Amino acid sequence: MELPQLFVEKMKSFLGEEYSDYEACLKRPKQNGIRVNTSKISVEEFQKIAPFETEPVPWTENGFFVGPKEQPAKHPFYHAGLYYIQEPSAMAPAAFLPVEPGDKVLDLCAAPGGKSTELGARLRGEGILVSNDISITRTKALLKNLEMFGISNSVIVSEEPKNLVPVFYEYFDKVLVDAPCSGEGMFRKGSSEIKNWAEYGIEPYVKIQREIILDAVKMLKPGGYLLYSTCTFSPEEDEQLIEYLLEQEPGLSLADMPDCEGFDRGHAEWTVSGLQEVNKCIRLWPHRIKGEGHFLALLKKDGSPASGRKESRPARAVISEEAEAFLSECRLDLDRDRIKEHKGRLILMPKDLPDLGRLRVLRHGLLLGEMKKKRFEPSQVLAMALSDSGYVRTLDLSLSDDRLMKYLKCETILADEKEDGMYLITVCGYPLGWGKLSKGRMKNKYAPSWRWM
Ligand SMILES: C[S@@+](CC[C@H](N)C(=O)[O-])C[C@H]1O[C@@H](n2cnc3c(N)ncnc32)[C@H](O)[C@@H]1O
Repeated sequence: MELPQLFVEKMKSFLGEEYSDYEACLKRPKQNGIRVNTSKISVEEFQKIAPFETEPVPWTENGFFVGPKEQPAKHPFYHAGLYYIQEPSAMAPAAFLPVEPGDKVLDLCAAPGGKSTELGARLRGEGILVSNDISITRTKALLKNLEMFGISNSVIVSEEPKNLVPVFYEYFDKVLVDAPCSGEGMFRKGSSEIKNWAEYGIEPYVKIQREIILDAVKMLKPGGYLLYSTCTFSPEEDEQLIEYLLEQEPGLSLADMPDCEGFDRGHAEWTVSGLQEVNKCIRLWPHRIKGEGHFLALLKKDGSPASGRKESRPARAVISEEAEAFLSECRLDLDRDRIKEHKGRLILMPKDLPDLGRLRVLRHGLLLGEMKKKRFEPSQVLAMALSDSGYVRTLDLSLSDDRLMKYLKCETILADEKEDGMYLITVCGYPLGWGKLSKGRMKNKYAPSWRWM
């Protein structure tokens, strides 16, 4: 792996004697990690059933390092949404944005969802998570990850940030901008990141970052918090970007973030004006911690929030008898006034959502299911959003039950439960999807696109 000469010179000037440690660390294998979905399972419970050795990530309570030989994506608990596979330093941004249940949260550059899944889990089903990404292809992966995590109050959008501003002006309590960047923290991953850097450098990213962050500030409530992060080391995209932002937006100030062994702070000497305040930012370097590296800045907007705005309520959906009969069997708090019907699909909209107008929306909330030939078919995502006791009939499969793999491979399974009808299929008590039992044969309703390969 040959690093661009210009990059090497810059890093030597920043790191001085530490440069050799940095260079040496790039030759070591990358560190894998998982982050527990605390909206489904507590960290203590997960540790009791964890299928592999785990070691805590020091900067987040629910993050764990896993060994290089483990394959966390190849376990039924991954399919039950119990954890997300994430590079450990990428766990820091969502951990340091102080999200609380009930908040309105925006993740502006969200795909494929590493941070959105954590922000959503911390909302505990209360409030709203709007996850946006400009790339429609990447947004599809974001959708799947949020669905697998069982996040019921998320709205998924694919837009340029400037198009979101009129709809969400000063709407959000918390905003995350995990910005597109030159990716210097990804160099251990391989040559395409290095090639990209050599071809484009950092300038195009600085321009995009400036535009994105100014739009993000417009959507932040007075009194709200914004976390800006990158996975790059160049001061132009990190400290100097924050310096630019504070010049443009005097109503913002940097807020404190907790310290942790191995963390570096933002460097005032790398700003244009010698801005001391940037020492509240955090720098994670791959040779000082077990991770690829990140930059984080937490900012607070002055003032106190104005009183609430008007919620756009959908016209009350006409719910068919079949759908009503099914929903009455779910142990879910369903506000009928928030159920919207669109082409036979029933969607539970989050509370206090404004009218989204002409935005390109992939999901407005929780898809409950759809009418098919006079039958109501519950959605895969509804299963993921329920708890183990969330439906009247459940078939629980243990890890050693042969039917578990068959179910995840979308095959029919046998079951000797007495009552025919729809079943919530669970693994060790954690929902995986639906099945329909008739005379001992469970017709598989697991989403074909999620099939175990
Ligand atoms: C660092 S990645 C985000 C990773 C994501 N936060 C996660 O943790 O999984 C940056 C994202 O910004 C998106 N992006 C690029 N330009 C954008 C723009 N102008 N507005 C919004 N998103 C943009 C890219 O498609 C990319 O998915």
